Amino acid sequence: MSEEEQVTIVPLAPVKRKLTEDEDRRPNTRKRTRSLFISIPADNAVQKVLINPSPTPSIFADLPPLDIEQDSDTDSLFDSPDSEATTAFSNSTSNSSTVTAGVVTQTEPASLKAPPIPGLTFDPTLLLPQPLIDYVFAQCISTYFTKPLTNQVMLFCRPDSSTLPLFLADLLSAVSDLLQPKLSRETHDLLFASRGRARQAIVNLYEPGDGISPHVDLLDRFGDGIVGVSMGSGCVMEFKKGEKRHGMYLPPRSTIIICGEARYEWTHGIEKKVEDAVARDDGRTEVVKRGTRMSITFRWLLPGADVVGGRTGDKEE
Ligand SMILES: O=C(O)CCC(=O)C(=O)O
Ligand SMILES: [Fe+2]
Repeated sequence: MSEEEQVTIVPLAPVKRKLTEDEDRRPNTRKRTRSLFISIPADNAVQKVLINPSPTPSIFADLPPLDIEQDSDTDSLFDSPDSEATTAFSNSTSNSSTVTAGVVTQTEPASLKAPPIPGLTFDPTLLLPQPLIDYVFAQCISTYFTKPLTNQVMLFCRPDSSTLPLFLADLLSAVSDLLQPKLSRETHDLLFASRGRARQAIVNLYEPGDGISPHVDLLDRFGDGIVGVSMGSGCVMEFKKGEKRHGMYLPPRSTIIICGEARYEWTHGIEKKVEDAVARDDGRTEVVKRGTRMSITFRWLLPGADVVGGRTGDKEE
């Protein structure tokens, strides 16, 4: 966003999806974040920045890892270590690792390579330029993360009529160029050609110990073709489908593409840890400490899902 563009801050009643009884009972489903919802109007001249007044569940809710069919319209919860879920999560026997006094006990170190999941594209050697990442990171911090508790921002564009702030559009275009040689024409088109669709971008800020519950991105809000960029620090992202699990280390400046089976049949999530065990090429395991990580996820809004904030940016009922 250029300096001339005006940013208006208005309070928003968050879009809520009522948790089902089952979700409500699960220990790790409480969100303790503040989110900004940014609805970009058609002329893109004024951006409405909408702030959740209190830490409430956002439009996202988590998904039981092995229960995709039953609860397929849900997405993620962003988990901070200060949530009441932390203890339950750390003590859970279903997780592959636990953090004890800063030491990682992990059954299997994460891979530096893409796991064999159809629709998942990841190449840790293809990195975005550091100056671009530094610029985007700084712009996000100064534009969106000015309040201490805010750690998630969602931007919603209109189909064909509004665009992302320039620094995010530049980032997306750099990702498009970087991945072009790696992707089939069809996949590249799915990810980057607008074809009348509207963009949504979500910016998540993680401190060491933060994570995001295993989830499938909302099926009734987002289409196929998800682009993720990691900045600042790396972390392990875990993909799960039934008994199958793959952890992969996402270094800073890397990108991940989630399409097709990877998008619809596997959950992805990030454990709440302060460090990750990663299998190096030489067969040794390296423990990598987490720092502050920012991720930017670009998705396509499904037709009719571009409604957050109202067309004129008015306060949502
Ligand atoms: O932080 C990430 O890389 C993942 C974010 C994510 O999965 C989401 O926002 O749906
Ligand atoms: Fe996600």
